[in-house]
Amino acid sequence: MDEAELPIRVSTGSLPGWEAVERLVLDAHRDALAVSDGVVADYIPRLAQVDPELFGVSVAEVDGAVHTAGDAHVAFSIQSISKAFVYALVCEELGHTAVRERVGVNNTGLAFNSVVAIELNGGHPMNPMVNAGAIATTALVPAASPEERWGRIQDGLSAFAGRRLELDGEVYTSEADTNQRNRAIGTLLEAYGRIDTDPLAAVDVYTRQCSLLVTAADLAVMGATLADGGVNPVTGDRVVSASVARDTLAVLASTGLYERSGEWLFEIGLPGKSGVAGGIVTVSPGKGGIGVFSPRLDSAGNSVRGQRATRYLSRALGLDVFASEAHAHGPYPYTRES
Ligand SMILES: NC(=O)CC[C@H](N)C(=O)O
Repeated sequence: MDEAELPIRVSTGSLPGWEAVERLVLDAHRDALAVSDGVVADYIPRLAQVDPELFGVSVAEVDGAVHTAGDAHVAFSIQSISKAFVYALVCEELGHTAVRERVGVNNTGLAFNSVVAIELNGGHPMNPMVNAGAIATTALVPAASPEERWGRIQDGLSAFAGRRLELDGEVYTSEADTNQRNRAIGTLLEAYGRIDTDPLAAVDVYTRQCSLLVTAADLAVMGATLADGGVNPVTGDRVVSASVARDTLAVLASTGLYERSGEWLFEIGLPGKSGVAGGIVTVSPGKGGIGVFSPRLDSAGNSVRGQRATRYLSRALGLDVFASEAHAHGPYPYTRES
């Protein structure tokens, strides 16, 4: 389907109503199900064993309504999507400026696990959504020990989801046995003075956070929490402040899909974050969150069906932040009645 068949509906400030959203979630799932491009990630051996046909779509509204289609309740590892939420938790603790200086907010234009990006930028991780910046961010979670740091992250991400998130032990072990590259990144950051704690312990906590199990419906609720000024719309709990939710979305807009972030913003017009297990979370500020899961990825590590279903929903639900229409008015200069 090309762009001409998918008109961009202009945002009206609210979602179109429960039944329309319910129908469009089913339509988005049906539309993207036809696509079987992409390949499942295999650099983490356990991820290669997943059923590539799994496909779930969910939308959570800021009023707490959750819509689902397909495999929206099947669990998978959150992977890089965790970076967005750990970043929010760290901003909540340390504040906008400290995290901005330490980790940065600019795109590297390079792959998520790039070592060259660190060298090109004098040891600066550049942003919290690539592995270097995410490991540096995880190391900033205030804690007396790695175990306490992990506990705070597990609790924090669970608060975003509105239920207790558990570790997938097999994914964790599989990644921990093969993550020499992330260990190298952690050590390089230490050499550049960007990590003050034990870098290998920080990489281990980062690997655990990536191995937390979520569903597409969880991602939708986590996204809706960022869309709702930091309050989880299902539990009613405040997880982060409204300004931290806003800062997190601003970072996602430029860096959530790595070197494809420009293409993503151009096609979808919303902040989002992908993970190599096939999940993507997308946020429409003030309206809700979209969670998708399908394991086949493009060459940058982003779910192919997930991107298509999200594009469908962004356009059909009128979520694209860049789309507008001229408002009704007479010729300039306007004349006001009385
Ligand atoms: N893009 C991703 O989801 C990468 C996350 C993965 N845990 C890694 O560090 O390589």
